[in-house]
Amino acid sequence: MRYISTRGQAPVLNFEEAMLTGLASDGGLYVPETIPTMSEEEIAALAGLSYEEVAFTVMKPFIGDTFTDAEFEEIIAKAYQGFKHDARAPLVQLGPNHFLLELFHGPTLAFKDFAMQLIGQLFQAALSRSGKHVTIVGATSGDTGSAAIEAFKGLSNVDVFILFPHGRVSDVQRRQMTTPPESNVHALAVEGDFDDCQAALKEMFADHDFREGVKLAAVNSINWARVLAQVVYYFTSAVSLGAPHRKVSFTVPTGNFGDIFAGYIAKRMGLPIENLVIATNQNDILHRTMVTGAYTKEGVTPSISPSMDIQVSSNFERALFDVYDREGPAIAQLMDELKAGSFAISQGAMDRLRDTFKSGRASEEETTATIKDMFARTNEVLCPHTAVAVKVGEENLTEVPMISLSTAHPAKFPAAVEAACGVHPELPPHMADLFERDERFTVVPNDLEGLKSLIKERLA
Ligand SMILES: Cc1ncc(COP(=O)(O)O)c(C=O)c1O
Ligand SMILES: N[C@@H](CCOP(=O)(O)O)C(=O)O
Repeated sequence: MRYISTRGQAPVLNFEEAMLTGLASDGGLYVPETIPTMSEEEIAALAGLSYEEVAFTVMKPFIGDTFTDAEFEEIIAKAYQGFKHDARAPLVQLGPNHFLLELFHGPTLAFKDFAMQLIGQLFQAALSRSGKHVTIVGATSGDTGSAAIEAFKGLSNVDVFILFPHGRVSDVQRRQMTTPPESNVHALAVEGDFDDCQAALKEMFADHDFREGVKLAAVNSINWARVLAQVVYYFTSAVSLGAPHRKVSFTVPTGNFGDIFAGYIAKRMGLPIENLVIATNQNDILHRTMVTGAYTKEGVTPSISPSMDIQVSSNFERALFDVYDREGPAIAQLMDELKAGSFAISQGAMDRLRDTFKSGRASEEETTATIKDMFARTNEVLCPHTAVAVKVGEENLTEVPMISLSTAHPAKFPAAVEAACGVHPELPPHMADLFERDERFTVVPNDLEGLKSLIKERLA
C-alpha cells in the first residue's frame, strides 16, 4: 500500500513512513493511493467477531508489510486492553431508529483513545526496530492532547509536546494534560485558540531544518494512522445493526473532520452507509460550506463543546482531494487561497460532496436543550459534543437506522452537563483524584519562533 500527498508534490511513502512522517513535505496530507474494498460476504463475516478481530481485518490491507500478522495482532490487543467495556464501542438505543455509539470507554474518556492507543503501540513497535527518537508535537482543543499524553507518557524514545489553547479547554481536559509527572510530557498553554496551535504545528513541519533537527512526528489526525484506526468502529456498529444486509446512517460531531472522514473511508471500502451527517456547533464553518459552497473563515467563538471550536478543519482537505479527482495542484491552490480567508468550491466538487455528506448545526441553546431532553426521555447523560450530534441526527432521521457518535464522556464537561440537566457526571474511579494531582504546564505566547526555541531547549 502506497501513500500519496493531497498536494501532489511530496514523496510517495509506505504505511510506516507515512505514519512517522505525519504531514507531507508539501504541506498536504497523506492518503492511500487506492482504497481497498470489502465484498458483501467479507463484511457479513465480521458479524460476531471481537472488536480486535474486526480491527485486524479492516486495517490490515492499509498497513501492507509494515508488520507481520502476528505483530499487528499483538499491537491491536495491547491497544484496546485498557478499555473499560468488553465491546470497546457499544451501541445504546435512543429511540426507535436512533442509536448512540459510545466511544468514551478508553483511558481518557474520549473517542481519541481508539486511534491514539493504537498509534502509541505502532510507534513503539516501529521505533524499537529503528532505535530512533522522535519529537511528537500535537495541537489540541482538549481531547487529542490528553489521549496523546496517555499513549506516549514515559516512553524513552519519544518526547511529546502538546499545544492547547490557554483557558479554552475544560478543567478536566487541562488536568488530564498537566498532571502526568513523566518527564517526556510537555504541556504548553498557548495564548491563542486551537487554530493558532494547529497553524504553529503545520509551520513547524514546513520548517525543514526544525523538522529534521528534532525528528518531528505528528499524532493529530493529519497523521493517516489516526484516521485509519477510527474506520473500525463504523464497521463494528453497522454490522451489529445488520450491515451489509441493512444500510445505516451516521451523524458525527465534527471539528477537524477526521472522525467523519474515517466514516467516508468505511463507505468507500464498501460499508453500506446511506448518509454521513456532519454536525457542527456554533463554529459552523463546515455546515456553512455545505450550504453555500464557499469555505470562509469567520473567527471562533468559545462554546460548551470546546473540542469542536475549530475553523481550519484539516481533514476536509482529504475529502476535497477526492472530489477534485485527486488533482494535487487544485488542492494546493485552494489551500493557498485559504490563507486570505476563503476559497470557493467548484459546482462539480460540491455536487459530489453533497452526494456523500449532509450537514447541520446546533446552537448553544439547542445543545443544552438536547442534553436536558435526552436525559428526560432516555436517562442518557450526553456530553455537549455528543448532544450536537444527537440534535442534528434527530433532524436527519429516515427509515434507515441512524447512529450518532458519542465522542466523549459527560464527566469531561461537568459544568455544561450539570447546567443542562441537573446531573453532575462523576469521573470514573481511575480518574477520581484528578483534582488532587499537581499540575505542571507552561503558558507561552502564540509565537512560532518562541515555541520552536522552547522545544529545542527542552530536548537539549
Ligand atoms: C469530544 C469530541 N467530539 C468531536 C470532535 C470532533 O472530531 P473531529 O475533529 O475528528 O471532527 C472532537 C475533536 O476532535 C472531540 O474531542
Ligand atoms: N478536537 C480535537 C482537535 C484536534 O483534532 P485532531 O483530530 O487533529 O487530533 C482535540 O480534541 O484536540
